[in-house]
Amino acid sequence: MERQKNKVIQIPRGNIISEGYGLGTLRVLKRKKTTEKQFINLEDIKLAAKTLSSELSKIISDPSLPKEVQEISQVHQLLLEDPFLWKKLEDASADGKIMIEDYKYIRDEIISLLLSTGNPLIQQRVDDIKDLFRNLLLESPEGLDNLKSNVVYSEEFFPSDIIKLSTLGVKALLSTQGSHTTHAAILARAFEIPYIIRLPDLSEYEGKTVFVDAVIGRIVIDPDDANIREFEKITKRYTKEKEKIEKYGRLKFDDIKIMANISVPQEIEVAKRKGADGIGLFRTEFLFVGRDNPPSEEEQYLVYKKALETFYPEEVVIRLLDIGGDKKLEYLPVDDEENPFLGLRGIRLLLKHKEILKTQLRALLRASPYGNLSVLVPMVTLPEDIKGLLRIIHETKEDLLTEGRKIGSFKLGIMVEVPSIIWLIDKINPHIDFVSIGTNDLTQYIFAADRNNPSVSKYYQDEHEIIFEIITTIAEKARNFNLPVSVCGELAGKEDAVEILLQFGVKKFSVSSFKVPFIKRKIYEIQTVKKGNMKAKTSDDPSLLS
Ligand SMILES: C=C(OP(=O)(O)O)C(=O)O
Repeated sequence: MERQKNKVIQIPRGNIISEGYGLGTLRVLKRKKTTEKQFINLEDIKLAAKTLSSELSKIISDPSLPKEVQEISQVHQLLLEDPFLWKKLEDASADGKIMIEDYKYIRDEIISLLLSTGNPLIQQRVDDIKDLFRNLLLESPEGLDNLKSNVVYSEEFFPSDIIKLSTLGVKALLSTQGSHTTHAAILARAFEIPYIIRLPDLSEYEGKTVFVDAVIGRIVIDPDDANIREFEKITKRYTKEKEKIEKYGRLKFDDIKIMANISVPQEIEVAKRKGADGIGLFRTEFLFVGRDNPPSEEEQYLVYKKALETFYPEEVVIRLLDIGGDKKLEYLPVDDEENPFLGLRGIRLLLKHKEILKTQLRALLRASPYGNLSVLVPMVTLPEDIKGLLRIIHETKEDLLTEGRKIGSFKLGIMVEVPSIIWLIDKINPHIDFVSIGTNDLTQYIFAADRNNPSVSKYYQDEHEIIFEIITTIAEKARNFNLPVSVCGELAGKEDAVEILLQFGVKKFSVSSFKVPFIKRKIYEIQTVKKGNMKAKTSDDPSLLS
């Protein structure tokens, strides 16, 4: 029987954390509310820790789970076994009971202590610590059966929630809080559960049917029957298409590389799984944000080494810290600027804060023997920027060699994002080995339109013909100097743009990890058409993809 035509409820769009579609009943994640109690028994906390620890051990030793899940569970187990935590809890207890207030105080104290340890895995993981304390308070989600195969809303998701929800076949996740770089976000992507954040409180819609479109970031509450049939069709088409497309990640082309843009260490594995031919842009600023002090040389070294080893012999392009503009660091204050995007950004800032630059260079040079390293310099505007950097690289090398450290070889390249470079490339050429065109910033500087300001978005046109013209000019100049060129802005992830860029001689593209198979499919199709083999153009050609 046809349901009545409903009035579809419109909700403002949110931010996509993990792509996909989901249709189901909206359920709100409920948590046990022990915080309303005044005390908690130390014995109960110990029991919760024991149960949690054995759950984590099972996860860590389960080879069928994504690697990211095991890594994050290991962090949780380390935190759980920390004697400091248990001493604090023992000290705070009287007659085996701890006041909730004291318990929260200890949590906050540990959070600030961990933030000052200098260990990036811990510093960036305040959500893990909150998660752990929540679990020890027995505030873990309840009524999980109710969530099975449904769409789940929570004000905020924690990593352990995602691990639990992944076993329930949930259709999608919706939340008000969250960000792209939390462990919860990484896990949602690893489990491929569609996830949208920055939505209003959806509790009032509990029990209603909801369609989640985490491809454009919208949700539709209470769709009518015709809508549902349409959504089911879209979802089926998407799933079928995705299954076929994933196989394209395995393709390797003789002369074209589809590399990945990554921001956090956990994305190294995701990029590898999606078939990236190396890392084309490692945005290292995400190692520096959301903490009280910069990551140490050792921490950075371990992350860079992991990226290089994972992709060896493929190239890994690591961009020097690109802070300034819209990305700020509390511990690196910059005087108030009227136009931060035209101010102290990227290499301009690094040359003023040599201690930060030197630490990053030391970490990179020490990691260089472990793979095929390329170092990318952001916001280069004048040849002097590169000359200044080269002096510091030279000093850093000397220091490391004097200390008896091993250094491998590496390439040095610049981001083409400030327009002056279009005309200065011949002057910079003697000092560099490659260029990477960052179309996101290049577009904002060419059109004088802030990439984050919706009121000028009509001027921000990264597919405008003049952007292609500039790329052609750069590609031609670079070819004359034998400088390899890649494109690493959002434009590189647009299939039609890639087709045009290939004609201009661009052979290297760096795109979000999930786009790697899509772009490889596009190139495969272009190449098969070129060869005149129209039959092989079909996307499920098994001969090429086996
Ligand atoms: C890739 C780019 O850099 P980001 O988006 O990190 O500023 C770009 O500007 O195109």
